Amino acid sequence: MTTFRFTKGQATGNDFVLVADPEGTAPLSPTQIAALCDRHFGVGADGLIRAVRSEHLPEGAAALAEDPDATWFMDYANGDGSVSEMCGNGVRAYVRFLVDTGLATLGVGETIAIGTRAGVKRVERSEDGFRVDMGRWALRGGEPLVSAHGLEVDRPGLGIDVGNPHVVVALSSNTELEALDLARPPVLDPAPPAGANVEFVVPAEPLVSGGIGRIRMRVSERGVGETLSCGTGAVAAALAVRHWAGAGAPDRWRVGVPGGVVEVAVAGAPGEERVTLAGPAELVFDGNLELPSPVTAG
Ligand SMILES: N[C@@H](CCC[C@H](N)C(=O)O)C(=O)O
Repeated sequence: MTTFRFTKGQATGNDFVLVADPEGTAPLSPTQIAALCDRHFGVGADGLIRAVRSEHLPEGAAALAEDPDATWFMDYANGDGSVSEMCGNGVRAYVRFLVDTGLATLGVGETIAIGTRAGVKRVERSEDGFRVDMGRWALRGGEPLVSAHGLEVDRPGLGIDVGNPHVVVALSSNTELEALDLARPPVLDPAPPAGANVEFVVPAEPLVSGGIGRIRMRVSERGVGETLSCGTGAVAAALAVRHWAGAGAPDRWRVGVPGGVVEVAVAGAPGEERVTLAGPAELVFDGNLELPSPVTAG
């Protein structure tokens, strides 16, 4: 048996198992990650985050080359054990974990650089949460057709890469959003080679209030299924609606998800715009769990 010390964290209801492995000596296999994230036989979570010093991971070397301040790396895996490049809610929970466990210090208004497989992300601590500089994004052409249970007619989706892949689908009403059955994952045609997270989005009424755009979304995450929130998904959804709205669309967006609200903001000169994600993140509990098989490289 192998005993794991873990912490459970959440960010707008997107929940994570967090494990400290500063020296990078305890990699987890996909099977072990899936066991830890299992909601019946394990801790239960949408994803697992291993806190490793960048110097101890091959991907960490790239992060340090990009920014020598990125001494901590977020080794992120989905609940099924598959690896993802980036997690917008997870990186906030990760910084909360580093700070609350004393692995890093970060005062309100200060910024920490975190290595991820989607590059280095700078995370600023605010009074009530964290703001992540998600960097640049890319619209993907092709508009895959999306079918989902509860959706009467297949819809075209807009592919957006925000470090990880997303497809955003516009729905016409809250009724349509609520009728979705995401217990089974949506099907994309053509299917992106590496899969995608799929966001279904509706405008709030009115769409813009006080200069801030407002949307609601539900998400089916790659490697997980429906979750209460997805930070990168909220960024992709806001960017998609901003794209569809055209010139004059707001740069600030409030994105309502089943687990709360996150804020997305675009700033910078045309052609050099960057996007940020802000929202809360909390630790919930910690404990020990014994897994039957020894740790093996995943
Ligand atoms: N929940 C995350 C995204 C996690 C990774 C995603 N499922 C993927 O496979 O890309 C977020 O908050 O961004």
